[in-house]
Amino acid sequence: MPDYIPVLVTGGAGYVGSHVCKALKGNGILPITYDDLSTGHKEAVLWGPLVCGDIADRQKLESVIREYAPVAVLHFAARAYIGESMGKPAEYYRTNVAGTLSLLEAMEHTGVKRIVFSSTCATYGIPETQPITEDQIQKPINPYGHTKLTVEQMLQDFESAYSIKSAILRYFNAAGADPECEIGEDHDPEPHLIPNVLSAVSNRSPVVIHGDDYPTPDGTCVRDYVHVSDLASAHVAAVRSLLSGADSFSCNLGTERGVSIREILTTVEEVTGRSVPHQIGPRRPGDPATLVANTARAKELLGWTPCHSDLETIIKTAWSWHRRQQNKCAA
Ligand SMILES: NC(=O)c1ccc[n+]([C@@H]2O[C@H](COP(=O)([O-])OP(=O)(O)OC[C@H]3O[C@@H](n4cnc5c(N)ncnc54)[C@H](O)[C@@H]3O)[C@@H](O)[C@H]2O)c1
Ligand SMILES: O=c1ccn([C@@H]2O[C@H](COP(=O)(O)OP(=O)(O)O[C@H]3O[C@H](CO)[C@H](O)[C@H](O)[C@H]3O)[C@@H](O)[C@H]2O)c(=O)[nH]1
Repeated sequence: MPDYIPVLVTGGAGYVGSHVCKALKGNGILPITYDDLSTGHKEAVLWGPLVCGDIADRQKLESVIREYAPVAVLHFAARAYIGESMGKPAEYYRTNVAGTLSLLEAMEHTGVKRIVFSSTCATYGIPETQPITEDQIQKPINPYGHTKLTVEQMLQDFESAYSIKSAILRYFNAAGADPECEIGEDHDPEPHLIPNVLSAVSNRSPVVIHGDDYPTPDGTCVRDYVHVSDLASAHVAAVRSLLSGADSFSCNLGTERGVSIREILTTVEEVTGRSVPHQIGPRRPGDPATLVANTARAKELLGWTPCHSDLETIIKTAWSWHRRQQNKCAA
């Protein structure tokens, strides 16, 4: 039985967090999931213990840290829907900013000095140039992006005052599912494009495209879709880097390839062999037209290159997971 290094994973029952837990366990690191199960699932916690709790509960966090003695924290727990954040900013500031403050205070009180933080390309707002490099101005255009940028600032201040080192990972659009189909994306309601397109294929009810009058080649929004298992390997590299004494850093995680909503529909039709019922709706407030990553820094600092992120693999793995969930419901 190998000796696993313990880490605390807030939000480990969620979509990205659960895939990262699987990769951590495969690399000799034991994930202790701390999650309130508000959007996550206990069935997705398969690679270490689950403690149910809210990140706002600092005392509970401190007692979990004392019990398991994690050497680092990977912090996924957040509210993460751009559209929802426009109408409910208080919930976003409460969880993403106040909740993270409670976590950082718990780390400071218990002496945990390293954190990997899930940030986002939404912190860049409407970038002046594409692909986006990390040193571009960060000027979010929605409350979700504001809360994530605020945490990035908090992390700098906590490093100056308390020597807590951080790896800030700004992911672009997480997509796809575990290639072994053990876990995948499962939100209710589901805000994300690819699962909604797959539901449209199987339910024969149209997916709504949020606007086709953007300044992009086909008028629909362009995003950089990165496979969730590639995000997972980047997290393993990031935590290892901090544990081996690296300085704090921030980096983009994407593929450098922009894909429009219409291109997603075409690839889904190719992979599933079925048409996608769809209709054009109004723009979704808070959406920039195009977001594509420059990933040179992740390659240089983490030696990271995505290897599951071609669009076909993303859609195939998401489709396998979608069908597995459907079969479970039907059984
Ligand atoms: N999915 C993406 O494309 C994407 C892109 C960029 C950044 N991110 C960031 O990655 C992280 C994970 O995103 P996801 O897509 O897996 O979302 P998710 O909703 O699937 O996972 C979030 C997890 O955090 C838990 N959680 C929420 N509030 C909590 C609280 N107060 N206390 C304890 N646990 C709480 C939820 O139950 C869930 O398990 C988020 O921080 C998100 O902002 C996601
Ligand atoms: O049913 C849908 C769902 C989405 N979209 C559109 O498809 C694009 C992608 O939308 P997603 O909701 O899949 O992803 P986002 O780009 O809005 O958001 C994701 O990436 C963000 C960074 O931009 C955040 O970090 C966020 O957590 C993460 O969900 C957007 O133009 C959106 O308006 C549709 O047209 N129809």
